[in-house]
Amino acid sequence: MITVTPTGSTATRDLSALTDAETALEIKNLDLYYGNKQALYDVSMKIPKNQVTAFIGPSGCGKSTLLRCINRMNDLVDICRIEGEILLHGQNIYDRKVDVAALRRGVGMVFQRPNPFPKSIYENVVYGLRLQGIKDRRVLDEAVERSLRGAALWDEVKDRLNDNAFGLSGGQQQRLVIARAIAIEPEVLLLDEPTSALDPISTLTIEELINDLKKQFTVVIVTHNMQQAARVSDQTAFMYMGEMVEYSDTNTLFTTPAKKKTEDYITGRYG
Ligand SMILES: Nc1ncnc2c1ncn2[C@@H]1O[C@H](COP(=O)(O)OP(=O)(O)OP(=O)(O)O)[C@@H](O)[C@H]1O
Repeated sequence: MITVTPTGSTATRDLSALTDAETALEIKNLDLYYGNKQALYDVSMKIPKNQVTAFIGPSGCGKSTLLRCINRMNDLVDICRIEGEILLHGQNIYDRKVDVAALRRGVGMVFQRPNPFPKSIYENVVYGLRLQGIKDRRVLDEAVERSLRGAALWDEVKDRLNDNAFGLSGGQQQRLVIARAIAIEPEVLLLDEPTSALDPISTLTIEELINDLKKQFTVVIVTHNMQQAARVSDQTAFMYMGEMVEYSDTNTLFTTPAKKKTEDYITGRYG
């Protein structure tokens, strides 16, 4: 049996009753198909602003698929078809009028394996800003310091900003990738198993960082690790075979789950 000690907020809230001002994103009746195979079934949820929301569930349940819907990464998969809506500022991100590049500037993503570019630490951080045409050295320097501080990496790299990013450890590379993502000041940060390739110490550093990031960003994290969800998230969604079985504040989900399937999962009966 897996013991989980949740540290999130203690209040039980009705997440479907969040006001527009409290909501960063609203997913409405989302169905997703890869070819003929349905991978998400009628998913609806409101994701609160400036909080950490975790998606948990067994392998293949659709966590990453759902996360990738939030910045339209699934557009890159030819056989993928989506029905339903995801509202950001009340606008459906799947609307034909939406500029996908602009959407992805507002909804950044960090993947499982650190993927810095083969460039200096400095150039990795300013990559998105340069794409936006920003050239002013002072603006770039400030963004580098702010982002690296925001990603809890500044003190470790401030004296070697021109060194190649590949010289950093895996944990440092992942924080660099987070710095690169936050440099362009997105509203939402999607983290897809951000620590699964890291050692325990780097994992802890990233978990502490996630806690800080929510002051500025709305964070959505996919994790295999229930203890991690309990440690870092304010609310947790449990998914099973493409359905969102239960979504509530993290304490409630881990201590008094409403559904038998959730209870079976968090007590280690399957997964
Ligand atoms: N590009 C794709 N093409 C076809 N099927 C896919 C694709 N990506 C995911 N799937 C299928 O969709 C389902 C959900 O996969 P997804 O990767 O979202 O699950 P997950 O919960 O994130 O799993 P894991 O924890 O193992 O990463 C699985 O059955 C998977 O095989």
